[in-house]
Amino acid sequence: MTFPDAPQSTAHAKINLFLHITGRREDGYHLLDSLAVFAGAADRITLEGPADTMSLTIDGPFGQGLEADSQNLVLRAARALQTKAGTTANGLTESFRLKLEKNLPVSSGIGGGSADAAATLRLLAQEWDVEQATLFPIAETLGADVPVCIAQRPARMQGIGEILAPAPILPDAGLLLVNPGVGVSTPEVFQAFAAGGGITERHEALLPTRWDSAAAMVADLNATTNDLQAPALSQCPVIGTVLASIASLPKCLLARMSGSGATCFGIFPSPDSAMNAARVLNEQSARLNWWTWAGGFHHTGSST
Ligand SMILES: C[C@](O)(CO)[C@H](O)COP(=O)(O)OP(=O)(O)OC[C@H]1O[C@@H](n2ccc(N)nc2=O)[C@H](O)[C@@H]1O
Ligand SMILES: Nc1ncnc2c1ncn2[C@@H]1O[C@H](COP(=O)(O)OP(=O)(O)OP(=O)(O)O)[C@@H](O)[C@H]1O
Repeated sequence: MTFPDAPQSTAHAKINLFLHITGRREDGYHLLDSLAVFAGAADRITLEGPADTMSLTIDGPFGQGLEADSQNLVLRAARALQTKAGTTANGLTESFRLKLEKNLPVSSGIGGGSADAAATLRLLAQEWDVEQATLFPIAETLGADVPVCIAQRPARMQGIGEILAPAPILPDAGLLLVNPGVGVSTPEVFQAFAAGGGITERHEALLPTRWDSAAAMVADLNATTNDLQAPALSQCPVIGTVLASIASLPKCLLARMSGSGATCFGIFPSPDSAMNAARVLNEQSARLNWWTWAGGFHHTGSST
């Protein structure tokens, strides 16, 4: 049986507008201070129909090379919630055929796997009538980026990513994402950071309650960095080429790497100017086969 109007959820790309590493826990995880926002670019998860056990198929431009096995974050999230929801009074935990449309590059610093896990939790929570608050403890067990992807709204991330606070209201800025087609391993970049001298002492970034323009946002972001950018560059030098290419585009206000890379983003005055810059970049770099996406933020306000 296939659902006539199959329930769907979009899993938006997470961008770290800045990422400061502030400490290290005893278990080796790094403490962060980061401003996470979401782009219009997204994967899509669909509940195609009921099944005897949870199963997954994958399609979309980045589907190849990603296994639909038990380690896929979609199935890990589904099983984790099924275990939890099965212990509630309702116990309505039937299994489903899930489909992942993979539009976001894998291992690319924009949290695609985390967004997929969070979208799966949201979809199944709706099916099984599970409260949103139940999802956070499960999200934390699936990955450091999964909690922020539950609401997929701008948030200040602290701790290892599980402490979420309101972010400034974002302007209607333009965003360009560029990935050079090289996967970067998050643990290896954190290791390279630690090996390269580690934490810089600095004042905590002070952010306003809102930014009224892309220029005002960039003025504040210029006082911040992505501490993982230099270690990622040492592992994946093409990131330097991507950053220089973005910075040279018309009207670009800021070029920076997201997360542990290799995806880099550009901030532009408006979504239209970002789309124009993408056209210029795609003409310049057509032979390089880079993935690009341009548009605006998914949500401009925090959920709290
Ligand atoms: C770089 C960021 O994307 C910024 O938002 C996240 O901190 C990474 O989030 P993630 O990919 O969901 O990370 P996880 O899958 O939980 O962790 C992958 C590996 O990265 C390292 N890791 C991750 C997060 C963190 N705060 N400190 C770390 O040192 C650890 O070695 C961990 O084993
Ligand atoms: N549904 C999924 N989508 C993407 N990656 C997945 C998925 N399930 C499992 N993975 C695995 O998770 C790892 C990280 O993939 P992901 O695309 O989330 O990386 P990322 O964008 O660098 O994440 P982050 O920004 O959170 O560090 C890869 O090794 C990948 O094989």
